[in-house]
Amino acid sequence: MRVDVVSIFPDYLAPLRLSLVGKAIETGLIDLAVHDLRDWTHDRHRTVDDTPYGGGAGMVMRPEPWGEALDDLVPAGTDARLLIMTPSGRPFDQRLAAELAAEPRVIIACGRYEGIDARVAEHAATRMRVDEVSIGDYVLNGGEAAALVIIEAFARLIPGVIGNPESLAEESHSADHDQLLEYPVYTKPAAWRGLEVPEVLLSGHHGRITAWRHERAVELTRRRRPELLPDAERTDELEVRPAV
Ligand SMILES: COc1ccc(Cn2ccc3ccc(-c4cc(N)[nH]n4)cc32)cc1
Repeated sequence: MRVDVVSIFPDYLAPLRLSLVGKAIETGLIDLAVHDLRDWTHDRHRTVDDTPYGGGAGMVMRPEPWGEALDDLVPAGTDARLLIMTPSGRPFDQRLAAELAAEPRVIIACGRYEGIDARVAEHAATRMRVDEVSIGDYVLNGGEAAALVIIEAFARLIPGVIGNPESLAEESHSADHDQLLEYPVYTKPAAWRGLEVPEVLLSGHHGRITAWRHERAVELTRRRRPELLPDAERTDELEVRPAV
């Protein structure tokens, strides 16, 4: 998979060269290219922003550099998917991560200032699939942190990136885990600062362990994210529970 990221702060994407995503890049599972948007400016000051039509605070990113960047990165006839980071985008979730993991080419536009001129998305959509994407209901200063999150989330789903694909199946929000949150995990020592590992996990009884883990996942999901509960697990009675 080829991933292109365009930003005025390309160094912000340096962490992608670390850890699992970095290994996937080294082994060629992912071909990552990070570009400086200013390479598509032509004035002495390498200007990427201008004042907003209609007034208002802040500056807006000019369409011309973005248009030229996308012309170069996505030649006519290329099958590519453009993701534009924005606080007003569709919520990013595991389903979209799985879709992106199957794409041959993804281009991620990281804006700054008050965002990118709306015509960039409009024009790009005439020749590629465009998604304006948010990573949550909070406001960042630009799209780079969102790009790091999204790339990590879909890269780990690419076959060969994660050593043990079985671990993907049991994770929170994974489709095969019917949207339950992940159960609590423990490792050695069995006793730590007076806190014991739940006995069942030391029993070696796999049936009981599986049942206990499912119960904990349902309990956690009911408490923290009831909207994710499958119908079969919903109970309406009010239950007093610890706030943990
Ligand atoms: C109109 O209101 C604003 C518009 C833009 C901004 C700053 N900014 C500029 C580009 C950009 C790209 C993504 C994001 C972002 C994404 C999520 N989930 N939160 N924030 C923020 C971004 C602040 C406020």
